[in-house]
Amino acid sequence: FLQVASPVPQGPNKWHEQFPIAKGQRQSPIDIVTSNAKVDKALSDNPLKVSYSNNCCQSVTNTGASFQVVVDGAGTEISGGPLDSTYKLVQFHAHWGPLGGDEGSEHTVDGVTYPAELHLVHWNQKYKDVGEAVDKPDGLAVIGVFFSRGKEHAGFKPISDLFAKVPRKADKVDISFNYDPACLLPARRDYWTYLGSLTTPPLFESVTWIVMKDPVEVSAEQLAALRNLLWETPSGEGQMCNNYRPPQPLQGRLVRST
Ligand SMILES: NS(=O)(=O)c1ccc(C(=O)O)c(S(=O)(=O)NCCc2ccccc2)c1
Ligand SMILES: [Zn+2]
Repeated sequence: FLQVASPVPQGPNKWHEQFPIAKGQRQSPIDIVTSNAKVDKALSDNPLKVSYSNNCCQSVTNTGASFQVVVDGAGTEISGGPLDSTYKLVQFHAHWGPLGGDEGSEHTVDGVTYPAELHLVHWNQKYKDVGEAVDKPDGLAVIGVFFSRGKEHAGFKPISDLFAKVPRKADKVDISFNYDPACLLPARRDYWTYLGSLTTPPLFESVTWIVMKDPVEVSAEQLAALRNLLWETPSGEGQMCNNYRPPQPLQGRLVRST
């Protein structure tokens, strides 16, 4: 009858004990100080190209830290902008705050938080697979999209409706319908870009971040649906929330802007 509780994951301020890179020189997320961002004409001269297919999404999983839509790489490529090669989408997930709150995003803009932030994770095709790419300085490119609270996002609904089907860690449901993740991007494709890291352990400094300037609106109900996902808390199973890392020191990095 002796219950051995699975170790509840340590919060962000303890990660450096097991992952010293947490105090590294190119950690993410950051606060984007818009007046310090430098417009780089080169980014618009070679526009970011997003060519996703609409049947690339395979399943939704509860990873115990977020939801994760797993994508087969067929045809889901990005290139251009800050990227020197083609990167393929491997998964997308999100980070969010407390019910009804305005914090939850990982990046902030002049100190302003959004209730959630979507991450579309891509790996550099110069490597043989995501496992090889994940810890290389140019291994990953993550597109960040801020979610604001407003009208329902029709494109996000097929995904947010699935969260109730994957309440527990490792729960997984197949995506049987065609789905094009590009519908989650804002219409205006302007972004900030900088060199950073994964925002969860192992915190590898391998990410070229592309943070879209415009948020996309999702409804309060769709934000609430994120809490159908459950996770381990110190007092047992609870609603998954506040799974975001706060902004990290910029360490003199340049943030470029379109
Ligand atoms: N917030 S974030 O975009 O930085 C991010 C968060 C979590 C993960 C993850 O899958 O654990 C990822 S991941 O998809 O990049 N996976 C990293 C862990 C990994 C290690 C070894 C092989 C594959 C993936 C990214
Ligand atoms: Zn993330």
